[in-house]
Amino acid sequence: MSDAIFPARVIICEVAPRDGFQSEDQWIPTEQKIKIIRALANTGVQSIEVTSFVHPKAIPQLKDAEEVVKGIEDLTHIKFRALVPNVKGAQRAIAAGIKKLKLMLSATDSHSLSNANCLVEEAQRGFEPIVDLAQKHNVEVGGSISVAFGCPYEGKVPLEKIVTIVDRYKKMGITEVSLADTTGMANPKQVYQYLGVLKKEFPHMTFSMHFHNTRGMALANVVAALQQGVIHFDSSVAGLGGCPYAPGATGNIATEDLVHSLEEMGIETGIHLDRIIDVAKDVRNMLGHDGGSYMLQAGPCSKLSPKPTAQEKLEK
Ligand SMILES: CC(C)(COP(=O)([O-])OP(=O)([O-])OC[C@H]1O[C@@H](n2cnc3c(N)ncnc32)[C@H](O)[C@@H]1OP(=O)([O-])[O-])[C@@H](O)C(=O)NCCC(=O)NCCSC(=O)C[C@@](C)(O)CC(=O)[O-]
Repeated sequence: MSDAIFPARVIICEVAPRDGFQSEDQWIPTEQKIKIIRALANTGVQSIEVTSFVHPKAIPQLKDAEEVVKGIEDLTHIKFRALVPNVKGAQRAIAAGIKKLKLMLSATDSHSLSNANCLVEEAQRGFEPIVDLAQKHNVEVGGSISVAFGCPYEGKVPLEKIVTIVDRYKKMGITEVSLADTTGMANPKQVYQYLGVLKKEFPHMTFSMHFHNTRGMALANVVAALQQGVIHFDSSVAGLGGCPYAPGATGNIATEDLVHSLEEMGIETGIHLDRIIDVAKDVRNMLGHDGGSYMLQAGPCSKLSPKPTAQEKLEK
């Protein structure tokens, strides 16, 4: 395979503090969340999805969104993003100092009703005032589409549906859309085909990919997206993640696995592998589990340093 089909570098957004923590039943103290975000900010990652401004009853774990953002406001070298479902969420996020909002939307009514208590069309109507509000405050807005490839309630999601949603985003002036495989139903051929059409229909739209590794296909899907020239990916340290409103949802592709794979392919991420593995270990120690991480299990495949000989030990 020629190198020409792969980009030279990619941009990763770390999503564990939002997507990962949101499914944890055990309360994670605010200062622990801040500590992990600060450690992530020291790995070379450029962008972190730090929390969401949703209803605290819907996601009790993230009810401290404002305090978390306050605890990291000095980290100006990182772009912090937050997920918002509606105007109220956007107002809270902007008041807290967030400079990039990610709109929460599903491709199907079934998932939308479960996740956001409204139909897709209703959710979209609510985005226009958010875009206006964000413009007034000089805040960026990106779109997202959950269950973009497959829905646990409705099965395979037709490409036409995604084209229609992206078009609506475009008409709102949005230039970046995250395509999410919420429950790991996408396959590489489908990802390649969907992106081929989307990139042709919307040549000025930036697509970012948010793959869950529920069925072990996340990395293969990343490769398919790379082959379509996509350079924006979400991932989650220690492989945490999952949507509490999508049955069967499990963790995102682990950031350390993604960084390792890309760097092995000679694709730059800017993230220090050793540092992100250390954060993954800290997260696992803090929670008592990880969400599935090959790096935590097997470590990098680069050569290990040989054990020192008896003579070398004596000389030390
Ligand atoms: C969307 C709602 C709010 C609708 O919930 P609702 O009950 O229909 O809201 P409402 O508009 O009828 O308002 C009811 C009350 O909630 C309040 N309220 C309303 N909005 C907010 C807000 N933002 N923050 C705080 N409070 C809020 C509002 O002020 C009101 O308060 P009251 O007047 O009764 O005192 C709710 O269903 C919700 O919060 N859902 C979020 C669910 C969620 O976070 N899911 C996980 C994230 S999505 C995901 O993980 C997928 C993703 C992004 O990772 C990509 C992928 O993999 O697919």
